[in-house]
Amino acid sequence: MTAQLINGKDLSQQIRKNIKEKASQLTEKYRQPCLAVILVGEDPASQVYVRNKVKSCEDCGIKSILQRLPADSTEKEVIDLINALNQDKEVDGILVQLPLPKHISEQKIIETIDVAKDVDGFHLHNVGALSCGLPCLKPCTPHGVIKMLESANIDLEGKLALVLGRSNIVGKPMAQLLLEKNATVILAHSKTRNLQKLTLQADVIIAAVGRPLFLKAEMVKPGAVVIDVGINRNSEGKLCGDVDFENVKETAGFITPVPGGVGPMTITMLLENTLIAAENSFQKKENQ
Ligand SMILES: Nc1nc2c(c(=O)[nH]1)N[C@@H](CN(C=O)c1ccc(C(=O)N[C@@H](CCC(=O)O)C(=O)O)cc1)CN2
Repeated sequence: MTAQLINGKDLSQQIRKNIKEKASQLTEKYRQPCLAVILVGEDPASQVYVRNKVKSCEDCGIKSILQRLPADSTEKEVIDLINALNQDKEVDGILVQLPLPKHISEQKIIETIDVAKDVDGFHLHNVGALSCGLPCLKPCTPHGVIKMLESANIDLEGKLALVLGRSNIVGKPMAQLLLEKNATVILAHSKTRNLQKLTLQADVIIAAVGRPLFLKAEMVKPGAVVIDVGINRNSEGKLCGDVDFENVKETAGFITPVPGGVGPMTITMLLENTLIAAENSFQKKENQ
């Protein structure tokens, strides 16, 4: 049996049609929604992602402002820039591309962003709201994964979902969103014992470990749903995920590819969050 493919690129295109429509309505009624993107340094992968974000904004009728800072910028310089964007009434969303150079505290930077403009959903306030099931800006990658599962009509209620990886930007919020869908969640990580025994029980596996081809076919229950969040380069420099796609696709029921899976959905959810932030700000002004 070969797994059914959940194509993030196609789904993104469908969702972006609605985003474009909504952006145009907001532009007509108020002004063009606007996302500010801060890129510190010259990390090659980050440059690609930021370029894609700016281009995606343009395609959907969202204004974007790209602020590039040199790699040796001080933490204070980044904070000052964020504070200026926080004050700017024409800016709805702010994101700082991660990772940052080592001498800058990511946590400090994220906490400087106005919660209402935190379109990455990384601010402590948004993290706390998510964990309490309150309205918030949801982190883009895990939110994109949920949309992909929904698009394939995968009902999560009562299912055993295993998240591989406990990062703050993917693993932990992913577990939270799966819980919200009434899945039974295992959050596995590098210290988890007998991992294969656990993965073999899982109905849904979300691989977010950052290790090329980590999830092998013998770790997957026949018919399971396998979502690959990994973005790695193999020894030939070719893009690959955390899942051994060629072999796992013969065991899994559903699978996502890399590229063309979760990656494009991350950017689509960022566009969606920018519209939500813009709408919230327009509403707030109307209610004043
Ligand atoms: N501030 C943030 N920083 C980072 C985030 C984030 O959500 N917010 N996530 C990742 C990188 N990322 C977005 O920034 C991201 C990664 C990959 C893709 C993507 O579309 N990948 C394509 C392949 C692109 C390529 O050729 O390299 C795919 O999978 O099809 C989008 C966004 C870390 N930093």
